[in-house]
Amino acid sequence: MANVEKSVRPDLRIAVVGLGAIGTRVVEALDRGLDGLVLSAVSVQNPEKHRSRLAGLIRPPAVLPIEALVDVADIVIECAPSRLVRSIVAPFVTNGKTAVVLSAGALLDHEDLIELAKQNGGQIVVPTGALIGLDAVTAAAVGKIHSVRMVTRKPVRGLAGAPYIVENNIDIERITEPLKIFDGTAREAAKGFPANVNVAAALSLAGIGPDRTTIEIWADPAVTRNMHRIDVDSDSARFSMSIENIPSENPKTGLITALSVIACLRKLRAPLRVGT
Ligand SMILES: NC(=O)C1=CN([C@@H]2O[C@H](COP(=O)(O)OP(=O)(O)OC[C@H]3O[C@@H](n4cnc5c(N)ncnc54)[C@H](OP(=O)(O)O)[C@@H]3O)[C@@H](O)[C@H]2O)C=CC1
Ligand SMILES: O=C([O-])CC(=O)C(=O)O
Repeated sequence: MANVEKSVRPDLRIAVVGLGAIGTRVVEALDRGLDGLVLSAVSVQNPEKHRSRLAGLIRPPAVLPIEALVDVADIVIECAPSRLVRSIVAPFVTNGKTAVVLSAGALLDHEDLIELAKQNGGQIVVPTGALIGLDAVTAAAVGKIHSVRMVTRKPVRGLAGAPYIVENNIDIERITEPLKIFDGTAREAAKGFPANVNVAAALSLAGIGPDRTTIEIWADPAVTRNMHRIDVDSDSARFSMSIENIPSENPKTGLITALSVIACLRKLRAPLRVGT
C-alpha cells in the first residue's frame, strides 16, 4: 500500500476571557487536551485571584490584557460580563479571526460586529449554551418560521439583581408563588436581564430575530433549576423543546453552558460532526 503522508494542520490557538463558571471549565478542558487546539492565553479582571489555579494547569497559559489576545490566538472565547463583548470580539473579527460569544444578549446591542466580521472574513460563533435545539431552529429558518415563543422559569437566585427587576422595584425576594415578571421581546429581555437570558438572544439570532421572538420570564420559588421551554411554528415543522438546567456556582448560569462550549470546540477539528 502506498505510504500516504498525513497532512498536519497547525493547532488552533485559543484565548479565553473570564474565568468564572464557564471560562474555568473551558480552560480546564483545553488543558486536558482537545484535538488540534491549544490554550494560548487567558484574560481576567483580577489575575491574583486565579494565579494558583492557573499555575496548577499542565500548560499554564499567558495572562494578558484583552487587547493583547489577538496577537497570540486564532479564536477568542468570551465568558465575561456582557459589557466587554465589543472589546473582545472586534479585534478578532477585524483580523479575520473567530470570536465565540457567550454573552449573546450583548450582540443585539452591537449588531455592527456581525457586519465587521462579514467585511473582514471573521466569524462570530454563538454556541447553543444553556439552551437546546438551535440546530432545529436554524434549519426551520431556512424555510419560514411563523413564531418562536419562549418561557423561562428560574429560582429567585437566578434572577436577583437584574436591571429590569431593580428599575421596576419588583420585590422577588419574598415571593411565595410563581410570579411572571416580564413578557416581551428577546431584544427587550436582553436589555432588562443581560446576565439571565442570553438564551433568548441566541434563540432569536438563530430564528426570526430579536423583535419577533417573544419571552416570558417567571420567578418561581418552587424550582431549583433554570428552566426554558420553547415553542416554534414554521412551514416545515412545529416543535416544542424544554430544558431544566442545574445551576453552576453562578446561580444565573446553567452547568451545561460550559459543556456546550467544549462540545463546540471539539467540533472544530473533529473527523465526524453530528448536528448542524
Ligand atoms: N449563552 C448562554 O447560553 C449563556 C451565557 N452566559 C453568559 O456568559 C457570560 C459568562 O458567564 P459566567 O461564566 O457564568 O460568569 P461569571 O460571573 O461566573 O464569570 C465572569 C468572569 O469574567 C471575568 N471578568 C470580569 N471583568 C473582566 C475584565 N475586565 N477582563 C477580563 N475578565 C473579566 C471575571 O473575572 P474575575 O474572576 O477576575 O472577577 C470572571 O472570571 C455572562 O455574560 C453570562 O451572562 C451564561 C449562561 C448561559
Ligand atoms: O441564558 C443565560 O444567560 C443563562 C440561563 O438562562 C441558563 O443558564 O439557563
